[in-house]
Amino acid sequence: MMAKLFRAVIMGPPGSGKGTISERIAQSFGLKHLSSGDFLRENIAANTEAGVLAKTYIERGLMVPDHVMTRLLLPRLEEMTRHSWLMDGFPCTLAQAKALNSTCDLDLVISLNIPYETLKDRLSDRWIHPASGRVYNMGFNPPHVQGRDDLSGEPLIQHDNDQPEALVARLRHYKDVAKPVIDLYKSKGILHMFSGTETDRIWPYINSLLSTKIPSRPETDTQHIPLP
Ligand SMILES: Nc1ncnc2c1ncn2[C@H]1C[C@H](O)[C@@H](COP(=O)(O)OP(=O)(O)OP(=O)(O)O)O1
Ligand SMILES: Nc1nc2c(ncn2[C@@H]2O[C@H](COP(=O)(O)OP(=O)(O)O)[C@@H](O)[C@H]2O)c(=O)[nH]1
Repeated sequence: MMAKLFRAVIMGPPGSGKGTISERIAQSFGLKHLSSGDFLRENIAANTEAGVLAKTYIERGLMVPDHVMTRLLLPRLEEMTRHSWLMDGFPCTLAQAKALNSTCDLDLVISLNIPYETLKDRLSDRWIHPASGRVYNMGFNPPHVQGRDDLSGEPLIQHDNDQPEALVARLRHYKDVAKPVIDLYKSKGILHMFSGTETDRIWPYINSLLSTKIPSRPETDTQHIPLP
């Protein structure tokens, strides 16, 4: 008999560690890590209709409109009938959350609550490999070769909107749009909030929560595990 699929969402302000923690969850529990930013980059690279449209917003540092996001992501999630997944970066508005709700029942929502000073420090030191979305931090997880992506060797870049001047507005925006989404998931009883300044200290709590819900992957089987 097929094991029940597990579907989770991770939320948090820019720099809260969604991408970093999602990778750890994917590695430890075999969930597929889905990222709205990666979906958008793939669509932009493939010149799809939604990708072309999304690019006009992203280039201006704007959020992509809800109807574009849902048109892009929901069909992909509906296709994932054999994989457990963790979604990072979607939903980020109430309209997106309601649309997701009509497509699937989430098992769990992780919300990261990280102080502003910490976000500011992390993001001003965040380096990104634009083609893949891989993320580095010069103190926390530096690349093997300074300024170069570990896998491709291509140059890393910094985003202007990761700098402190842009961050205040981004955080304010996050708080405004995320609050009703958090309230919705709280009312459904699936929200789990984690607070702190270091990913390595938050991770054991997330790990133990997930261990009560999904079996860990065996140590030896880290490559191509057939997902439940
Ligand atoms: N759910 C969404 N709704 C609307 N726009 C989105 C959504 N997810 C991503 N975007 C847009 C806005 C982002 O500037 C762009 C790239 O997303 P992403 O790779 O998550 O980077 P980011 O740097 O803005 O997020 P973060 O700092 O939280 O990691 O795509
Ligand atoms: N110093 C430090 N940096 C961290 C920590 N956790 C994540 N980072 C870095 O902070 C930045 C933001 O993390 P990321 O996972 O991209 O967050 P996201 O924007 O929520 O997806 C990246 O450069 C990470 O490498 C931490 O505990 N300490």
